[in-house]
Amino acid sequence: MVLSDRVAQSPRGAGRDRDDKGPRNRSAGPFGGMNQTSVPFDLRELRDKGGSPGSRSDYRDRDGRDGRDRRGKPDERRTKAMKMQSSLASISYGHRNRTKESISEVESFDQFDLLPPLREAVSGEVLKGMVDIKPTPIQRLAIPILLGQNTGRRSRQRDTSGRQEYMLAAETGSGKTLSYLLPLVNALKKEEATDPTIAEYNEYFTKQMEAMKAPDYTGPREFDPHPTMARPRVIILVPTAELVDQVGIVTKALSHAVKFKSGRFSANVSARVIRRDMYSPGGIDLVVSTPHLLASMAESDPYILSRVTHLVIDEVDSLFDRSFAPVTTSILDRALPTIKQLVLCSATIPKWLDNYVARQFPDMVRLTTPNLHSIPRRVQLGVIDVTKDPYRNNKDLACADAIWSIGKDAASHEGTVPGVIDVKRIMVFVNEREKTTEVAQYLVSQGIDAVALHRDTPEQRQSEMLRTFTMNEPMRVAADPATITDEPATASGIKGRKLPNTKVLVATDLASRGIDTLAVRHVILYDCPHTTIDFIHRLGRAGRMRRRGRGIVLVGKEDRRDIVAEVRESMHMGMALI
Ligand SMILES: Nc1ncnc2c1ncn2[C@@H]1O[C@H](COP(=O)(O)OP(=O)(O)OP(=O)(O)O)[C@@H](O)[C@H]1O
Repeated sequence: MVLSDRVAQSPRGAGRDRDDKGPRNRSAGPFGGMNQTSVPFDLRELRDKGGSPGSRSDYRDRDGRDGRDRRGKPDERRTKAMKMQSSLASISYGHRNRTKESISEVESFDQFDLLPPLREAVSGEVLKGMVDIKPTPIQRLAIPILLGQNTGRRSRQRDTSGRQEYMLAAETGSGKTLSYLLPLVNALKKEEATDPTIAEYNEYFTKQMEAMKAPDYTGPREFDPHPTMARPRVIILVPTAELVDQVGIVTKALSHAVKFKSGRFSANVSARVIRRDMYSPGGIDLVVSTPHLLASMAESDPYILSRVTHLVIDEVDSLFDRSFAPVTTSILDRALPTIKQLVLCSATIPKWLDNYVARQFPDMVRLTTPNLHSIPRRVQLGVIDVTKDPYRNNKDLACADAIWSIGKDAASHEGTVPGVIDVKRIMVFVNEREKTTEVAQYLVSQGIDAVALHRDTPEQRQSEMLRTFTMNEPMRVAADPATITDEPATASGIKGRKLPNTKVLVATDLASRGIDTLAVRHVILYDCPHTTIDFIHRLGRAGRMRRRGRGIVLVGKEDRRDIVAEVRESMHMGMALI
């Protein structure tokens, strides 16, 4: 699990501008030109710009440090331990700066070349209740390119197949789903308007309707099946049933605005409903599915993948990893002959994936945002050393204590209604499945409302548990803040005392991928994540979409303190975890 350091660049140097024939290390930025002896840009110009986008001053920390040592050289020590772990693809800060400059300054979704009802659906159905909606950097970068809008950027195509291939990579909670979904639905509707088989069917349908209205009509009362029956044109693959639901809900909202038929296929959906949707005589346009379910359907009906024009592989590093790869690639191989646009998407691009893509799809265009592989600065990381007093290696106690202080702090900021307090939703991540139940039970013994979620939890139940953490609305309980006292948690438990204003989910990585936990402000890393990739996804459950968040990592005697320190430092400076 090594994150790729060249994710923004296509292989063979293709990602570099064609006219940029200079050496690779020419780029500016703390990691861009390790063997440079002079500052690679005009500092006066930067000062005059007042640290405008694209300047390295954007990467300064709150104390004004910018990742360089006292002599102005890149401070390699800062990320030494993470580099040894060497899992994420790195991007030079020069490239990040250039991307920053190239992202269009689009202020509203109206400025995209989308079908008008689709634009309206964004503020109407999809981002309901939000004011002042602006596209995020990945949306500003990817939507015009995926739409084929003239952006001034090259969009490479394979000469032989005419297929467009894109890799979208942006930080967690940055709106990647809409950045591929809007262009996809737009293309679906546009192609539908020019598809001769669909035009022919529409003509037949109108005629048949008219004929059936005649009083002396004696012919069949059923329609021939639509040409898209069991032949979807758009497929979105995601790793879990929960993500199928999540993306499916957005898709459904869009389908109300611009009419199309969609289906969600996962273990959460009954076989009867899946069959009904796939084989509906009215056809199906777009499918959101886990790879296993779709592959098993394609086993029994190989033609299911015969008309796919657009394929998205979301959380691509999961879907191409060892456990998913055989089944994902079986779908990809079958669909590839007809695919016009292939989109791979993730918040983390490990090195192995970067290399795999470079080999398999050498023409793939990489669309990466300047902050890729960094954790938003709005998320702060606190560290609790559990080897010290009062915990003395008792992580359970440290975890309960951290939750109690969050609860107490929230109670001290009472809401506007007397006797009613906001519920804080907290996620606790552990590395092993068995640990989820163990930790949850302990927390319950400490008066905390905690539940465990792991792979063996039935999928339906997983969705129910996650709902509390994904719903955007505030949650309140009737409670007297005075009952939440300052008394610290103890190893022996707190008899009769309850922390009414917190809800805790103890989970493994199962809940760390893509789940849109908008309600979560606090993430506790009970176990130190094994890789920086896990740090990004787990901490990425808080601080989504410009919200503030707080991570707390419990560091025990076995944990890599150097990595934790570097992650913290990188977060503080707003830099990538590479
Ligand atoms: N332009 C926008 N303005 C405000 N909110 C937005 C915007 N675009 C998307 N959102 C909301 O932001 C949240 C996060 O979006 P999304 O789930 O697509 O993030 P993501 O980048 O895929 O995250 P992850 O990498 O964790 O999967 C969603 O609730 C979505 O509705």
